Amino acid sequence: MIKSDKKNSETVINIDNLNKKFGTLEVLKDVSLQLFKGENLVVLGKSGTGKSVLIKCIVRLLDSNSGKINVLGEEVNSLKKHQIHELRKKIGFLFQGGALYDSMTVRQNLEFPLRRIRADLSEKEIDDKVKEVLENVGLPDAINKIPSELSGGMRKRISLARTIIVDPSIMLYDEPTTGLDPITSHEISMLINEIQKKYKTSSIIITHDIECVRTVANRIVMLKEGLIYKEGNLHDFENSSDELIHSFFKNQNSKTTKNI
Ligand SMILES: Nc1ncnc2c1ncn2[C@@H]1O[C@H](COP(=O)(O)OP(=O)(O)OP(=O)(O)O)[C@@H](O)[C@H]1O
Repeated sequence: MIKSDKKNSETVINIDNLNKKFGTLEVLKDVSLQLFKGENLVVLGKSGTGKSVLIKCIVRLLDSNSGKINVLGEEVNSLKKHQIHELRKKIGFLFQGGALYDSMTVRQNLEFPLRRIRADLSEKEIDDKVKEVLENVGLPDAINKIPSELSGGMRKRISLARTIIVDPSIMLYDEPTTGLDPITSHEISMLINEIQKKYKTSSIIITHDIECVRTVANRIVMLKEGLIYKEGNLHDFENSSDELIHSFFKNQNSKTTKNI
């Protein structure tokens, strides 16, 4: 895991006073936060506190009501549709339901985004890239399989391979280990760190899985009712006497705090 050094780091995402409402429901209230180049930032918080809405606003899958979101130097809220499309090419999402195409082989699933985004590549370069990412997620032999022949953990790895194949500089992970057993969850967390190192990604990881937090977090932000409640490193959170934070971290062996 790479240590983040905030003072000397440049930001790749800069959010200023972000507000997001649905009708009268205020989901995000004046949220300001930064993602520094090369770091893994974990976003924690109880269910329904606005974590997914936050990352959807970052990529303009949702429009915010007010505030500024700067991603890789671009003011997201003032971009035109085609500019957002260009920006999204630099951002990899691993969303909860990030399903693979069932009727396609792993190779075809991986080639699909690459052909769409990198029309300049030759067939040989595409083939090399598919093999490289499969190697990097530890599944070189899965190339000709179809998703139904793979386990949940393997499918997650292939989803991750499909995301990194286009070399994103920012990764957004929404609950990457949900639904996986503890061993597979740990493997996915380790993979997040390997991707951070190999692809030099800067990542936001939303998770309820405290083991995942312990493995990947360079820095943690906790949201509560749409506000930033606490920001710090793993040590700050593990040693906090705050009741809410303590309730997330108290049970060393519990895999998930989803229902607290
Ligand atoms: N498109 C939408 N339309 C209306 N309300 C929405 C929409 N998306 C999210 N919400 C509401 O915004 C609030 C925050 O949702 P969000 O998905 O960000 O929570 P979360 O913190 O990611 O929760 P979880 O940990 O359970 O995934 C919830 O009350 C949710 O119902």
